[in-house]
Amino acid sequence: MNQLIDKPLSINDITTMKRKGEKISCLTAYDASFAAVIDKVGIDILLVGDSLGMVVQGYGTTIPVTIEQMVYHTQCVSRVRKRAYIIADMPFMTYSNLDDAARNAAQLLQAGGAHMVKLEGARVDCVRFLVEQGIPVCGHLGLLPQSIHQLGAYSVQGKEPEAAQKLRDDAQKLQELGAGMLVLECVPAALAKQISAELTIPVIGIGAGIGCDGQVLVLYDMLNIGVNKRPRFSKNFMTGFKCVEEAITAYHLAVKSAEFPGLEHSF
Ligand SMILES: Nc1nc(=O)c2c([nH]1)NC[C@@H]1CN(c3ccc(C(=O)N[C@@H](CCC(=O)O)C(=O)O)cc3)CN21
Ligand SMILES: CC(C)C(=O)C(=O)O
Ligand SMILES: [Mg+2]
Repeated sequence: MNQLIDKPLSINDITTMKRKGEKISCLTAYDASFAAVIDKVGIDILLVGDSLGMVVQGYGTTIPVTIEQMVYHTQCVSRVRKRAYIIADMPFMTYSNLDDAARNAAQLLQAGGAHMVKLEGARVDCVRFLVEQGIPVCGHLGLLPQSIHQLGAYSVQGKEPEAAQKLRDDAQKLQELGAGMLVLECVPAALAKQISAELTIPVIGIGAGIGCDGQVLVLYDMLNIGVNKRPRFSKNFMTGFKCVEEAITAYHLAVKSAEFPGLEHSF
């Protein structure tokens, strides 16, 4: 692992990890200092998540986050990254039509330095269009935080058989349209495992159990410094460690060895 640490990872490297059964590690990052530590430890993917609206800006949802802010934070991260693959979230209402989606995704790649953009929901036309333009896209299904005021609560999704089937169909559709990766958030572990097995693209889970190809957590949750209560599926990795780098290393190793997430972090 260590001798490769400075070689930049491509989407092919990440997909190869899935094919070979090597778990993929991912953490959110919003600034240069944390990004440098995460990158140094060997985490595979840096996600510049719109969760920054909650953990950095102090809002109760991700909805207020703007594209300018996402570009700024993505720049902070991409300037120092040496190895990890960088995914940046498209914020709320920045992909509600095809022109906006293309322009805003281009901002994240060109000005921000991201390698891939992530957008929430089965946005079929949007994903197809972005992929046609040569923009790498990560899907995001299950709990969609940008739809919190429709959902009513940050709760587990896909529990009913119909909802589970729709998630499987949507995941398949996103892969067919050319999405290069998929995030599954807060879905039953058995369903996430099934979807991960059905797809060839890497599936990264958060609150989605051990059966996914990789795991992502919000950095501040695993460092136990969130302003909001840590979600049940997350884990305090500072326990037993004196510094951030050790805690992030512990997370990285726990993901790679499939020790995390345990049943107590799954639905
Ligand atoms: N700090 C932070 N961590 C996250 O994981 C996260 C964010 N922010 N912001 C964007 C979304 C929102 N997410 C969340 C936020 C809260 C819960 C949560 O509190 N869940 C409760 C159960 C709630 C219910 O069932 O009604 C839990 O106890 O885990 C889950 C996912 C995941 N993402
Ligand atoms: C929780 C992850 C998947 C995310 O979208 C974010 O950090 O914004
Ligand atoms: Mg997000």
